[in-house]
Amino acid sequence: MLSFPTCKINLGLRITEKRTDGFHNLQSCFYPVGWGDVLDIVPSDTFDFSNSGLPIPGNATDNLCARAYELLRRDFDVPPVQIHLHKIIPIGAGLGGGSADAAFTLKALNERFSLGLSIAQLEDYARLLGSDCAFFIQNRPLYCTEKGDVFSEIAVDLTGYYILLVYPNLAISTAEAYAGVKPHQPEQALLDQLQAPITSWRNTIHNDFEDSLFPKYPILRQIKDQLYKIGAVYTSMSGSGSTVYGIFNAPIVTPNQFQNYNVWQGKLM
Ligand SMILES: C[C@@](CO)(OP(=O)(O)O)[C@H](O)COP(=O)(O)OP(=O)(O)OC[C@H]1O[C@@H](n2ccc(N)nc2=O)[C@H](O)[C@@H]1O
Ligand SMILES: Nc1ncnc2c1ncn2[C@@H]1O[C@H](COP(=O)(O)OP(=O)(O)O)[C@@H](O)[C@H]1O
Repeated sequence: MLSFPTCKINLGLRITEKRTDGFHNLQSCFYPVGWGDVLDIVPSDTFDFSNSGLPIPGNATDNLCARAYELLRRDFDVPPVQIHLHKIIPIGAGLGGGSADAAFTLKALNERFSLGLSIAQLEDYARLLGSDCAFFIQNRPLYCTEKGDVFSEIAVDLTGYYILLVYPNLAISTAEAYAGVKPHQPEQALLDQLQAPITSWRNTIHNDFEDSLFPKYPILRQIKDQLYKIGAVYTSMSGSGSTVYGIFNAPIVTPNQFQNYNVWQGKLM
């Protein structure tokens, strides 16, 4: 059974407080983007995980696809499967690619073996695999709070805009990014700021990780400045980085400066 796990960007990201469990509460809007991996799951005599495309750090049993399978196998009579993942979404990129693979594995197993799990139940399993994993169960624009795994509706529709994602071949681990943030309560809730027209976002919508990561990795600000220079309506780093995205009114020619980077352009839905 083939499926195509796609990634997300963060429209604004506020880290509001450190929790007693060591994680952080946040406010963000997660928005799906079409840059995606290819995931194939077929029944087999024994369990096997293989991958191609971009190399994935860690061994096969640690892969989030294998962990998602193992999680369901503990509670359900799921037969052995062969999982093949062709990795395209850059890693350590702030795009949630690994979480998407895990969530799409849960959804594929639920469908292929008729497990009868509801969306809420799939989200509960996904939460056990990573903070941003549950988002990919519904995989539609959602306002996220707490660890990034509690959702509410938001009227943000970027349908028809174009997006250019620039991954500067720099992997930033999520733990490294969180280690540099100073949590604080925003003066205005991100939810309200996102209701204003996208043309106002440049002055209002902020990713808190930029404050510590831009001084550490100056290339990130250079990409952001360049995206505004070539006409982006709004640009930001996504999540814990290092991908920087620009949102445009129309398709653009990718600038030469980005030719050695991993870039993707597409239409937002
Ligand atoms: C930053 C965000 C924002 O969208 O995404 P990415 O940019 O990495 O995709 C998420 O919060 C990342 O979620 P995810 O990548 O699933 O993180 P997890 O595996 O759960 O946690 C990795 C580490 O990040 C820190 N962490 C994560 C989430 C959170 N709300 N508070 C934290 O402090 C913890 O140190 C944790 O050990
Ligand atoms: N299927 C997978 N794809 C990507 N990373 C994976 C996967 N399974 C496990 N990982 C681990 O998760 C880490 C970060 O995942 P990724 O989702 O790419 O980062 P980010 O949260 O920055 O988007 C990787 O360094 C890797 O060790």
